[in-house]
Amino acid sequence: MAGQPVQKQISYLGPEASFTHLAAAKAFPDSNLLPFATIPECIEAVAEDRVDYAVVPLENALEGSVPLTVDYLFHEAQLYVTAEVLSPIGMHLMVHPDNVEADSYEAIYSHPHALAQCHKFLFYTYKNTPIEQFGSTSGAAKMVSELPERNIAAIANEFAAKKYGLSIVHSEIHDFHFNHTRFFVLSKTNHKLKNPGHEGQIKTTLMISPPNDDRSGVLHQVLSVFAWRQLNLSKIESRPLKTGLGDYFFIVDVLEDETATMMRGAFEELAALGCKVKTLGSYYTYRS
Ligand SMILES: O=C(O)C(=O)Cc1ccccc1
Repeated sequence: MAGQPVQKQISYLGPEASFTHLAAAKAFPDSNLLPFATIPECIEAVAEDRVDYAVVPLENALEGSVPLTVDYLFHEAQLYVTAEVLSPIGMHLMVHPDNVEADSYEAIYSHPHALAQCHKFLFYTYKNTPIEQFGSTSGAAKMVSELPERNIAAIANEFAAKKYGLSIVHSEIHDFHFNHTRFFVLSKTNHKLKNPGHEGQIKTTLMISPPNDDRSGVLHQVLSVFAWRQLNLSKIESRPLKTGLGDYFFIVDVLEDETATMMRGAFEELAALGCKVKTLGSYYTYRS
């Protein structure tokens, strides 16, 4: 219809009421949010132009990176980060209302990161209960709501409990108080999402493969490229290149715009060192 703004389509790791759904709603309050069952499916949806943006979990403060997201972005996809969303994460154990009186469960289901964030709680409170991995926290909650006869439990957020009609039997069960997750908003084009509410600090994510001549001190040289230009790093992490044991690439977050003069100099020096650099672009942070 003439004059009507076209609604953006956003893929996210679903089903509804996942932590990723909450992050996607923060970045895109007025868009059409479409749930996908797995991280690769979310990413492929944007890579194949079926949606405008994909929102996927990247890293958790307690558990570290979500390897599927990092590896997919390095090995499989040519996408850009247009924003990151930082969200506080609260985990709750929930069951079907028919089973609130039960004091043991057939099994407890959740996303591997959620299970790991509640490791101590599960160890001390449900030592003999099988712990089962599921594709997402809300997917586990949905399954628990559909199978009351199985007396199973899920770990998910309070919106999932509400959405799927479950009763929370233990709240705030994550092992450490400061539990935040970082989500990436991905696009096929390199640009910055400038919706209202972002923070001022710009960040650039780079994936750096060092030269494979195995010379000593190469990581030191890579870091000095940033150090002497006073380019502040907020993260460095290694992931296997998958070409052989001991072969790694480095994910580096730099607190600068990739178009800044110092960054252009850094790219040139990294190339001169024989490094391959894949930039995921520069972006702002949103908090939910
Ligand atoms: O499973 C979910 O709800 C997700 O969105 C992935 C996730 C899992 C655990 C913490 C943060 C995000």
